[in-house]
Amino acid sequence: MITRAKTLARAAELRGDFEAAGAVSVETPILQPARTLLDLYGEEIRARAYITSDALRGEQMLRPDFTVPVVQMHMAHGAEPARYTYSGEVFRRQEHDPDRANEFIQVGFEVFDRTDPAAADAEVFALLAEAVVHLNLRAATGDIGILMAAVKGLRTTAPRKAALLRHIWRPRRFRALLERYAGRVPLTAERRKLLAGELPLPDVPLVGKRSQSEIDRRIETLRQDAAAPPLSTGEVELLDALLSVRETTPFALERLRDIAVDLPSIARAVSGAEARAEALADRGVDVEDLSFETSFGRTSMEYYDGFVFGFFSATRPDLPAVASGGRYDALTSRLGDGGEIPAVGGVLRPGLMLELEALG
Ligand SMILES: N[C@@H](Cc1c[nH]c[nH+]1)C(=O)O
Repeated sequence: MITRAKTLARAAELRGDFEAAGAVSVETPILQPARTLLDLYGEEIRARAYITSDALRGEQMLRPDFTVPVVQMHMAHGAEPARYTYSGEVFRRQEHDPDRANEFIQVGFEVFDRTDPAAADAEVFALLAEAVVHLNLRAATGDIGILMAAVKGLRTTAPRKAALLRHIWRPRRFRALLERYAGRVPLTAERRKLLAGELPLPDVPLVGKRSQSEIDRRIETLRQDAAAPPLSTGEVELLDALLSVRETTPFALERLRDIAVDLPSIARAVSGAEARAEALADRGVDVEDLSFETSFGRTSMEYYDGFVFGFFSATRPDLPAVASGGRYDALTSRLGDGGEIPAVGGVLRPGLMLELEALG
């Protein structure tokens, strides 16, 4: 039986390993200010946070992860470079699957270091890989930065790019927007009328949450968008090709380099992925066999903007990632009050590790 005591004991051991790898142990409060921090996680976690109110401090949430409070702490008074480790529970409401834990222990490792991002990515990945090596997990990797660079480089309007960037985290919505911007979805008769100003708004009180001026602004945005020229077929095809890259790392890099010839906006991000592959190989990771998927990580923490990875059980694909993490450079400036520093990290779930070990 996997007791909480055993999980905590394993967590302490793993945290000790991370200390031995150069990290300083830190603690963060369990209650976090929800108003200022919740937005940083994105929709998935927003829907799953336990929130309560406090007359003095405003809305508080049970921490859904450690990365955000650790970044906040580092940006407020951390010396750089820094490596931190922590362990403790995080809380996420579950609405559909009663078998998924709503409270579980994480042990993490975070690196704040501006010298060599590729090396820092490799350091985190290799350290976590080593901790789970006996479990024979399947590793998945990706790079949100490549996708972001591709969207930013599209020849289209700024509002369209902003919408696509926002919806990187909702693959279906992203796809639907792309279809619309490519002019592949015909306007409905109703929308055409609305845009032409032909739909007289019914003379009834507004009952929804939006005010009349918000509605007007929205219609104006839709109108401008409908007037913008469609995305070129070539660009949409390149984006499709990019999104479907899913190979072992050397082949994936080759595909990405090919795509970058026609989509030069991703060239820098692709070079970064190449440097990372070298750094991973230097750390003894079997890069030849390591899977790379451009679309990996699109349903996780919305603060990731570079390398992303996860380790999954092949025999228990129903389980969430046993280890996962990624790079979150922009988060440090959002919480940095003028400062910023490249950062990457990851977590282990000792409870899941014990569960898999018990299966033998
Ligand atoms: N905080 C992330 C994992 C992570 C740590 N550092 C970077 N990513 C999570 O809970 O999923």
